[in-house]
Amino acid sequence: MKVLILYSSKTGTTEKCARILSECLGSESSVVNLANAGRVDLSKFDGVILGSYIRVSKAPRKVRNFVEKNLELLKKKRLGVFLCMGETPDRFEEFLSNNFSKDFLDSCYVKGYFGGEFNFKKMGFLTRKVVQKISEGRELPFVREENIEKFAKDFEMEG
Ligand SMILES: Cc1cc2nc3c(=O)[nH]c(=O)nc-3n(C[C@H](O)[C@H](O)[C@H](O)COP(=O)(O)O)c2cc1C
Repeated sequence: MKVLILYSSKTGTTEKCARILSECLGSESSVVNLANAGRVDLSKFDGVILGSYIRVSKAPRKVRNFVEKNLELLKKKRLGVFLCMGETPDRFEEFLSNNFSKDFLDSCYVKGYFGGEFNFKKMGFLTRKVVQKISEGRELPFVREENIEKFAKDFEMEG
């Protein structure tokens, strides 16, 4: 199986997770920023995994638009979706259903909660100040590498 991992990342964590996932997959995989998806021939891939970050409960518009624009083509592939988010997994399902159509989600073979990180150095000045204030005294989010490994296994499972 040839797998395309398409990601959108604002401060680098979703990209990092996409690369870890690529390493975990036994299949041949390509990791591509969604901003360059136009240059990719989707017909060359048997599987597509979409990775997005969440900000203020939303996946970026370009991610949501990509899914809706390419839905029929995507549905012909083995599909997966993962989210990088700072909150605990409680809101994972809510974020999925508020950002993606039921049609897309029902077509996903695997859905993954990968956790997240605050990369303060890559945030703009104001964003950094706000996030530092909000997160004061709280445990900082972290990437769940074990979830990435499990996602890779499940995605490649026969069935
Ligand atoms: C301004 C801002 C808003 C955020 N809003 C949310 C949110 O509503 N829910 C959540 O779970 N995580 C939220 N996060 C955490 C990000 O999803 C997390 O930092 C993620 O790892 C970012 O991925 P990226 O580095 O690929 O951009 C927010 C982060 C920032 C900087």
